[in-house]
Amino acid sequence: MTRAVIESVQGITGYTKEQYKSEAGIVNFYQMPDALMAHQDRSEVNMEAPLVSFSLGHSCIFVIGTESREDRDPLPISLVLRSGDVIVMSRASRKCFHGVPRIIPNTLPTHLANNMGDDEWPVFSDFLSTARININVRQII
Ligand SMILES: O=C(O)CCC(=O)C(=O)O
Ligand SMILES: [Fe+2]
Repeated sequence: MTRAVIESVQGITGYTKEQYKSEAGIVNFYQMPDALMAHQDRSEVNMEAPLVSFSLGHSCIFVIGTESREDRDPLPISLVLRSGDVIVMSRASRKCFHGVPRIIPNTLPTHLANNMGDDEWPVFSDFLSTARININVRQII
């Protein structure tokens, strides 16, 4: 999946699917009141490789600025990330401060809210009824 994403944006990132190594993944489970403060992802040795981020469940507000927390020009921009959206942070945006100030209530897609016929689905839909899940994949080295 991540390699397919990398392939589709190769012209923008300059990274081929052969070069990209999905070496680590972070899964963030958000509940409705949760927020993720502004931060840079800089634990990776390789800060040039793109970061691929998948959204599931409720939508959120995603804010991204520049490489400096203090910058006011340009101001940070806000995006709505919906279930199924994928963002790729590469080149300059790879090092930009970003955060998730809000999960947006009542934005769970109906196909995730409805029972899929699986005995265990009520457990998932109960969890998702107030949740957003983000999976972000990184190359470390
Ligand atoms: O939840 C998101 O969309 C962003 C997560 C994030 O920035 C991170 O885990 O570093
Ligand atoms: Fe991040």
